[in-house]
Amino acid sequence: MEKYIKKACVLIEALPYIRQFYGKTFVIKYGGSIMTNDRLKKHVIEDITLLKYVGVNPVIVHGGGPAINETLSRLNIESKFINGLRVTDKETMEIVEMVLAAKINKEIVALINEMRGEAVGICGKDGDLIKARKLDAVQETDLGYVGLVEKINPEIVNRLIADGYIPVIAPIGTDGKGNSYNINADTVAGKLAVALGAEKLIFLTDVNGLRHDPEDEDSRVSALRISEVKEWIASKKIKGGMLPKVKACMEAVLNGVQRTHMLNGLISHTILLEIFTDQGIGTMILED
Ligand SMILES: Nc1ncnc2c1ncn2[C@@H]1O[C@H](COP(=O)(O)OP(=O)(O)O)[C@@H](O)[C@H]1O
Ligand SMILES: CC(=O)N[C@@H](CCC(=O)OP(=O)(O)O)C(=O)O
Repeated sequence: MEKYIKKACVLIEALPYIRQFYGKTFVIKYGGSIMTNDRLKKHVIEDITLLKYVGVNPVIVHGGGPAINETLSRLNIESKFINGLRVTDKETMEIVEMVLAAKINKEIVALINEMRGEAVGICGKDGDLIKARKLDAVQETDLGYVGLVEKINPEIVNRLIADGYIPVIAPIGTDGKGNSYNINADTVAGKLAVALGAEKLIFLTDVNGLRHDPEDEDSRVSALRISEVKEWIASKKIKGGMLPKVKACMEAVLNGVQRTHMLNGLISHTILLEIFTDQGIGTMILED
């Protein structure tokens, strides 16, 4: 009997959160680093589908860096990153687009639809969602077809939400002149969260949050203010793939997104634990 009461208590614990977030939009960045096995993928998709069925509007922006690396390596093309951004020549761009927009995007859509979540997969070219231009050189290196987001036109996403779909977005932009641009998925998630007026921006990644020492699991902080994030970047405590995430979080909180979370997507049901229980996990970036 006790076992059943405990289960009921867990559901009741979620009630204030369900009430608070009903009708709100959450942008969830699904990182390539946690697309490692079918069980984990299923748990992420279950959480997102459940969010939708309790009245939240989840919007997924996905990455897929490791899958792109794998395909490039099969073709004997080396993967090179500067400040967490992939150097993307014309040939690499074609592969990036193929892997992100055709393969990973449709895999996620299919998984959600298997759970009756009703997803539609698009990339930034669809509905003119992401207008981009070539990013300037970084550390004196030309990154090729890496895009800078000029404008997000969220109309298509708003329409999909209004029609009851979960939008699943691949981070490819266009300059409207026939060129595609590879944009870091974290950056797209941050900008989209602002454009949609999202309540939350959630990063699912492969670490338990921001750490004083990237190698030390026990050095996670539960919250960090913007001024501290800047200090951490300057002192190189935040590096590589974490850089675009914290930058996206800072931009989001400064532009109306209520909360930003970095969660360990390698923990099953991490989204539900963060959103619907009293124990906060991961790291939040807060205004000063
Ligand atoms: N201060 C930090 N705290 C935690 N992780 C960090 C930090 N600085 C750099 N990282 C690195 O950032 C990585 C996450 O970024 P990334 O590999 O791009 O993941 P994703 O594919 O989820 O976007 C972590 O695995 C970790 O190695
Ligand atoms: C410009 C740039 O670096 N684009 C990324 C896009 C995918 C991505 O962001 O994937 P993760 O979130 O899994 O890292 C790339 O080519 O890897």
